Amino acid sequence: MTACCINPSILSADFANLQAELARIASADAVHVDVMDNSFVPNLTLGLPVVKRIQEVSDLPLDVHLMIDDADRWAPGYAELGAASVTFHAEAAAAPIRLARELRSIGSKAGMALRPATPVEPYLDLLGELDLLLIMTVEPGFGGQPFLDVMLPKIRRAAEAIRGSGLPVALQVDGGITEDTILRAADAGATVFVAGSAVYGADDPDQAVVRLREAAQRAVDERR
Ligand SMILES: O=C(CO)[C@H](O)[C@H](O)COP(=O)(O)O
Ligand SMILES: [Fe+2]
Repeated sequence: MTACCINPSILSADFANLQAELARIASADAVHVDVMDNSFVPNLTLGLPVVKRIQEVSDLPLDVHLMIDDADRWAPGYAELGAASVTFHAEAAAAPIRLARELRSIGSKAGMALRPATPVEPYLDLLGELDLLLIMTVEPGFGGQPFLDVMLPKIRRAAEAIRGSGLPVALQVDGGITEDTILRAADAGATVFVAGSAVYGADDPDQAVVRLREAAQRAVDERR
């Protein structure tokens, strides 16, 4: 049985009260931290010193999503501070295999993300180097954007390739995940769901996490 994971994105949380915001998502599987550099994406969020403090105060594992250039240089620092997984963009890494190996050798899971227009096929040979493949379901850079349904065939192809490989690679989707769109993403084969506005925009973020997980699990169970 595939267990569905819900990783709320603190991009939609109150940045002035991050510790308190973490306490509002106790049922989450991990906390998704969006690092943006105003170069790879047209937005700027936070970097190593702030993520280090989040790691120190968080009871949840950190799922770091790096939307930054020169991932080869910066990503290992996030593994060193103790992040459970570090996901770099394929488009921003000069040597993705070397980088994934470095992340794993430090003790973090290695994730690789693909922008919506980046095809998955050229990267399927790298599955053995990865613990997580992230298919972006919005253009990276901002929360609150609508889910791109045109990504569903890509999610399906990635899920089939992962199943065929027999490798324990998690298939993550990020962007526009709601109680509605999570059904389609889960049906297509995603197993880890990032949700920012659907969680932190809810009156009770923890209840939103529970409901998203139930919806995803229902879709996975129905697919079988
Ligand atoms: O990586 C991201 C944006 O680039 C965020 O993780 C994502 O957008 C989450 O926010 P929402 O659920 O509101 O779309
Ligand atoms: Fe993200």
